[in-house]
Amino acid sequence: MEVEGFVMSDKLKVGIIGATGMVGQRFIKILADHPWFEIVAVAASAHSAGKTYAQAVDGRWKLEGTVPDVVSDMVVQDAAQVDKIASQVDFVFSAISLDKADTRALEEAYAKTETPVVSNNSAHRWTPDVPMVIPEINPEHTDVIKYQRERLGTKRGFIAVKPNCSIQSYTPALSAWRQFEPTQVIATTYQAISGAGKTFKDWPEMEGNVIPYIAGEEEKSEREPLKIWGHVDADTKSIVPDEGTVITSQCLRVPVLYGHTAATFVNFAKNPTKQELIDALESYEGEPQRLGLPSAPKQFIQYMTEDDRPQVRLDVNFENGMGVSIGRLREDKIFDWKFVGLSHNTARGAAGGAVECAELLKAQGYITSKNA
Ligand SMILES: NC(=O)C1=CN([C@@H]2O[C@H](COP(=O)(O)OP(=O)(O)OC[C@H]3O[C@@H](n4cnc5c(N)ncnc54)[C@H](OP(=O)(O)O)[C@@H]3O)[C@@H](O)[C@H]2O)C=CC1
Ligand SMILES: N[C@@H](CC(=O)OP(=O)(O)O)C(=O)O
Repeated sequence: MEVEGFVMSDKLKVGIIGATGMVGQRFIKILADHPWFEIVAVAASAHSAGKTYAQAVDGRWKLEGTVPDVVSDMVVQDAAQVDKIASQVDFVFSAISLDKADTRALEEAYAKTETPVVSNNSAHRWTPDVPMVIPEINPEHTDVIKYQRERLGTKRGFIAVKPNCSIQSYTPALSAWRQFEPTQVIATTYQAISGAGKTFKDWPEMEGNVIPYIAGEEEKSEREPLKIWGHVDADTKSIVPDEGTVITSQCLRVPVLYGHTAATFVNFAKNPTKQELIDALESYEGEPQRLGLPSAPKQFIQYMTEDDRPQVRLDVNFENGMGVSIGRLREDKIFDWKFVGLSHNTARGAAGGAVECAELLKAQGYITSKNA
């Protein structure tokens, strides 16, 4: 780790691939005024290329406020022009929406130009030497990057990903409770429409509606935490997932704009008291807090004692959308404990989580200026 004596120099130059979509827009909002990173390139499909950013998102800017000045006159580039974009940037964020094989190929093409890629996309989450990082939980997984670089034949290029958004409403609590050895988990998620890149204007059928299916989501919800709790294995040069916890889930789309909620049941091998569980949540902190990363929430997890919290409307923006709210922890008749968790799906769950991941990678010395 290159954190001791860490001195900030000039801002790193960053490109956003998939900049015109909902997650790309969130990246732009977060990075418009970031202390470490400066947006120098925005890229999307050939359809948007050649337009100014403001023209490209005209009529489909989905966030609060207007298009930030820093990008509004920037000309959108074609994401397929990898060498051209790589020559302008120190690293890229990927928020692209392509099929998985094409996404994997495009992200690897960027990495092979010695351009680190921090991705929102799920395509590389199960590539064994790609770290899938929630910086508070598994910052040490970036150790696998040395093996990935060997495979790619790169010196500085690599890919790191952040996990699925819905798992972030229950995985942080279960991570705080690893010492009590969670063995079985049921997680039912209630997911906001922005997770599908939509607003109510785009998707009026969601008003007053619940849809009991989100393609691929239950598989991700059950598997991704296991990789996050896994370890870097030097023999296989990969991350070996944890096998101690079994998760089963159901994922529902609900008429909420931002905020994924999870109703969760858990059995433990050990026998914690309620106070021990609450103390573990409230005292849980990780590298982002210790390093003071710019996007790090001061408090990663808050425990709410009121019976009717956490609520989406009241609590989704806790710690600027980067904190996780837990409540209704109580004993269960069938499982040991049950609780409700809430996280912001496009802040902590998407662009915000990826930006915090890039901050960690910079602090660890994995992302540097190409001119250094
Ligand atoms: N929405 C969310 O909360 C979350 C989304 N994600 C993931 O993040 C990614 C982006 O999601 P989201 O922003 O909602 O998606 P959108 O559909 O809103 O945006 C997709 C982006 O990809 C670009 N794109 C599409 N096709 C191509 C192509 N052939 N070549 C280059 N660029 C292309 C689009 O450019 P153009 O405008 O020119 O078409 C646009 O910039 C997805 O992988 C999604 O699964 C992950 C977590 C949460
Ligand atoms: N599927 C999530 C959003 C998403 O894109 O997830 P992933 O990052 O796993 O592709 C949702 O609809 O709420």
